[in-house]
Amino acid sequence: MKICSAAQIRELDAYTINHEPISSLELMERAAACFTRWLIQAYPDQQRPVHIFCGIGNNAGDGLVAARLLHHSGYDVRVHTCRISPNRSEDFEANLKRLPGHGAIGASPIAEGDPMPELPEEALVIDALFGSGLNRPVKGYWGDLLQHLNGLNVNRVAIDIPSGVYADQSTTGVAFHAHRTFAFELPKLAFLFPENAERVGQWTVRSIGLHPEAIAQAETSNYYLTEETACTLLRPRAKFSHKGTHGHALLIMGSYGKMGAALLAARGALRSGAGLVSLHVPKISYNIVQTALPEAMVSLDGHELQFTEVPQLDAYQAIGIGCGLGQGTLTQKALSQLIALADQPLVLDADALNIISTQPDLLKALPSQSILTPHPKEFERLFGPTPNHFKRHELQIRKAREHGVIIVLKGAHTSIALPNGRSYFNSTGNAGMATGGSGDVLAGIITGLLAQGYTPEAAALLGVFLHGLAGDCALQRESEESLIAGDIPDALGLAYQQLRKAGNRH
Ligand SMILES: NC(=O)C1=CN([C@@H]2O[C@H](COP(=O)(O)OP(=O)(O)OC[C@H]3O[C@@H](n4cnc5c(N)ncnc54)[C@H](O)[C@@H]3O)[C@@H](O)[C@H]2O)[C@@H](O)CC1
Ligand SMILES: [K+]
Repeated sequence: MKICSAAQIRELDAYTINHEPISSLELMERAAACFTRWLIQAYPDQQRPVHIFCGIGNNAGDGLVAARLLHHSGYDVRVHTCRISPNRSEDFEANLKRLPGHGAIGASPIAEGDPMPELPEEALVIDALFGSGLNRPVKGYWGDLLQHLNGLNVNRVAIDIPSGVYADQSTTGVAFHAHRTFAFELPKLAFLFPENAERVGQWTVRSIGLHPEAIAQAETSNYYLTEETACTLLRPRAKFSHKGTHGHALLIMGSYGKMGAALLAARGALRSGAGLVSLHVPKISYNIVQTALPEAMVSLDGHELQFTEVPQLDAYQAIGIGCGLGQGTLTQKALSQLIALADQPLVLDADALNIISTQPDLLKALPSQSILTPHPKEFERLFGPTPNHFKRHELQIRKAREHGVIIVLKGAHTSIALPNGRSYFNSTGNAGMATGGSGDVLAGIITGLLAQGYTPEAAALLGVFLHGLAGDCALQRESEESLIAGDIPDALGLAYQQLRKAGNRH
């Protein structure tokens, strides 16, 4: 699914109006009806008073349509029209006239300087002050109003985007804090970054029937990775295959005291479907690996405690390195040797990334299409600080291009930047996965997919998607609190099943 800028969304609206064709008033009706249907399902209690705060543009127009439709569905609705400026949009004016009269819908105009509105505690507040037309930070009285609404013990819902939040750049002014946001047609970039989590809340996106041709033509480098795309990446497993067909993954991971990370990664690789998985570990870990993971093979380092020797690499289709590796001097040397020797793309995580961040030349020497899987701190160590998540995302794309690598930046919506400048935000996963070892499992899954012959791009995208989906499937038995990293490989089977089913559907 594409992620478009606010300017592009305006173009999509205009194209739809001209080519469907449909009047902009009708399109507003369709969009707001879509919102209202969703709202009625989400908040079925008609006794709860609904307070809709409208600005002056088309977002406010949506608010007015929703007011009318909710009223007709039996809700007790009050509209607060905010006189932000006299320049109200045409469709806003038209819908103001369409509001049922005779006090059927209470209407309270608000002008700058008015006392802040008092609302009942159980109220449902709908924010239609500003939408994607926001062109400057919200300040002054209207900022105070948003802050007032944020401070009330009410349910807050935003139409299209919370007021004050920019769709495609970092928000600087005051913004509405929605518990839920309902967006039209496509997700906004702003929804995907932690800095907006409190503003956007739980978000939903639904099609309002914008013209498919316009969406297909829109040029963007940002995508939202959904089941529909992920299932097309999944390949069938041939009936007459054997373990040799599905590749041999090598994981160079673990050091004295940090073997858990290596084992979790290996379980990820095994459950991802790799034919064979070998763990290269220091001598002291031999018994641990053989006991804990009978399915894995062991490649022993000459050192007792840490990684110091690059094994023969020819036998392996994919190599993952870094989880629990440590950063000792000998390990640093061995990592540089590995980078120099490897022909195949590498999957680099944790300490491998930490070592690279102290030796930037290593980054330049990586085999092309290698996959780096930093968490935000590791990303910052590698590429430096950024003032906000939008800038960090731009940096991620730039670095992936510059070094010809894939950068998987882990987070609630893990983003995957490809060497061609595209980036994908993941749609699966949950807060239960924010727990130690979850990233090690991901490194293992991606290495396991690479070993099976998936392209680095497909391995990164599918790996991230399946990892999140497995975390979601694990919630069938666990809670977000109780979920631990080891549950993720155990639920990979359910994730594969679900994705295959989706593949048959789409
Ligand atoms: N036909 C269409 O174009 C459709 C538009 N839709 C809705 O329209 C919205 C976009 O509408 P608009 O482009 O009218 O934009 P808005 O509804 O966001 O309003 C923009 C107006 O607010 C003013 N403004 C912006 N930032 C301000 C600030 N910080 N302080 C004070 N005034 C400010 C602008 O000058 C402009 O007059 C979407 O978010 C969506 O809700 C939907 O109805 C779908 C169809
Ligand atoms: K809004």
